[in-house]
Amino acid sequence: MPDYQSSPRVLLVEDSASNALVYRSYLEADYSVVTAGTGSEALEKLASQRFDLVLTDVRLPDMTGLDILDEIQRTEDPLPVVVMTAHGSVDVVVDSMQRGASDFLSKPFEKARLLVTLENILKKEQLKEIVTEYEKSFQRDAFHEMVGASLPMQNVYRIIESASKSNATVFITGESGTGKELCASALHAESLRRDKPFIALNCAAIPKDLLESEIFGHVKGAFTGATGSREGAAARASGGTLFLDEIGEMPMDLQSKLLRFIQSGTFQPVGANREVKVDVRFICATNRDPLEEVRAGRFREDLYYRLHVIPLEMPPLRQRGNDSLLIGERMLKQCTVEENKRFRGFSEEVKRILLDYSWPGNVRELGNVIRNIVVLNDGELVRPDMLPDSVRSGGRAVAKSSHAYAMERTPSQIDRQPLNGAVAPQPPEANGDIRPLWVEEKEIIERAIDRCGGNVPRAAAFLEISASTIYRKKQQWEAV
Ligand SMILES: Nc1ncnc2c1ncn2[C@@H]1O[C@H](COP(=O)(O)OP(=O)(O)OP(=O)(O)O)[C@@H](O)[C@H]1O
Repeated sequence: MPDYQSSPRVLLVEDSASNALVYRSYLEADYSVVTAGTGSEALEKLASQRFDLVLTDVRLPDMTGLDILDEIQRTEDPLPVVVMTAHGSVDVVVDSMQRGASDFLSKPFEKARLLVTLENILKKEQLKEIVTEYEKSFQRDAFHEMVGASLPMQNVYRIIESASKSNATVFITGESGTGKELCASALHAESLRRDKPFIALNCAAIPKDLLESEIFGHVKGAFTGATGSREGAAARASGGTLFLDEIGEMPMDLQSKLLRFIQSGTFQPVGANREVKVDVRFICATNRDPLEEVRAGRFREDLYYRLHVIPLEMPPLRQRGNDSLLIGERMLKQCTVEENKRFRGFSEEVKRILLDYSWPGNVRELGNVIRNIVVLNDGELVRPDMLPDSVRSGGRAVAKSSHAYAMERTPSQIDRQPLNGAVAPQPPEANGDIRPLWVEEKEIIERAIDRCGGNVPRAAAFLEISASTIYRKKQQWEAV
């Protein structure tokens, strides 16, 4: 933790002696200032003395201030760096911020501006240290299958523990890929129902006209193709927990039936004339704003208030501090074993990139990126060139492929298809050049597998989808 009981130590890197004198005079009352006139002198001092902050000019006789910044960023615990740029050099400012500078100062600047800049940065550093120390004191870097030691995740663990013993409905919100399903499963595992079934149903993965039968089951002859009766998720969850994922996708008429079920504990399988009573605990999740859905008339208000008893919000990965690294390390270890590779960790630069990236697809995206790295590379350390462009450039490039990593779903979401196989694709009908999408897709996937010598995970990595997606699609093609 920075010790600011004595004056914070600043390394001032400036080759113009007169400028150095002026800046030193600005700082001297509050800081202990050491000056360096060249880049190599600065690096020597950084190696032999302790500093709290570096203030560097861009143009130096032997290197640039950005080279010094890069050197500092490669260390395990990088110092904050403020870059002094010539007035109007926007490119340098952008470049230095992208490389990890804490702030910049456009020359000429006044004493007050310099002091405020440094004070803000050091305050932020102190806060960061306090949070890290505080997080360490929790000693909880994982909870059930969820990995994470950050403060927002401690809060999630605490709510799960308090809510798990009750039968009250938990309403989980959060962006896609934040771990809502893992959270629901942890709630079940902590509850007194843990020895009974946990049934998860993804309302978005099931065609709307089949959803009712998936939830409530059906009797023989209830609709065309219902050749036998079948239990739905509600009956299978009896005594346990029913997790309705993507509840916002449920059609309005089914929402009223669900409401009745929640109120009475009874439901009618499709085509049946008798009621079935079960004891289930409900957990539901959505990645939409539920109140907005209510306002837009897409979600019943009475159902919302029935379900919204204990709200639990899964924080986006970008708000979880060091968790992206913690989760990434865990995933790297796991994938390395699964793929029979040698990886032992991330290089310092990769660590920084993983921490800085905004992870629009959250933990799912992180998992896809790690799998991709491990499948396509080998070595002991993950280096920056092994990262997908979108992540390496901090999400500023290759939006399309970033989207692919972000949105590709893992087996737990995609495998929950209706069990009766009713969604298997139908054979194509000739129509000039236009062919059904799935036929085109089949050809692309088969070609990729072929070119990877039959190695499905490798083909999946090139296609930027998960291997399980390929296996699921193959099953569907075989059902045709
Ligand atoms: N904290 C975590 N630690 C480790 N793995 C996690 C964590 N959170 C999520 N994951 C993994 O990330 C992937 C996505 O998680 P999950 O399916 O629970 O997200 P979700 O919020 O339900 O997504 P969606 O809204 O798209 O349904 C899964 O593979 C899950 O195992």
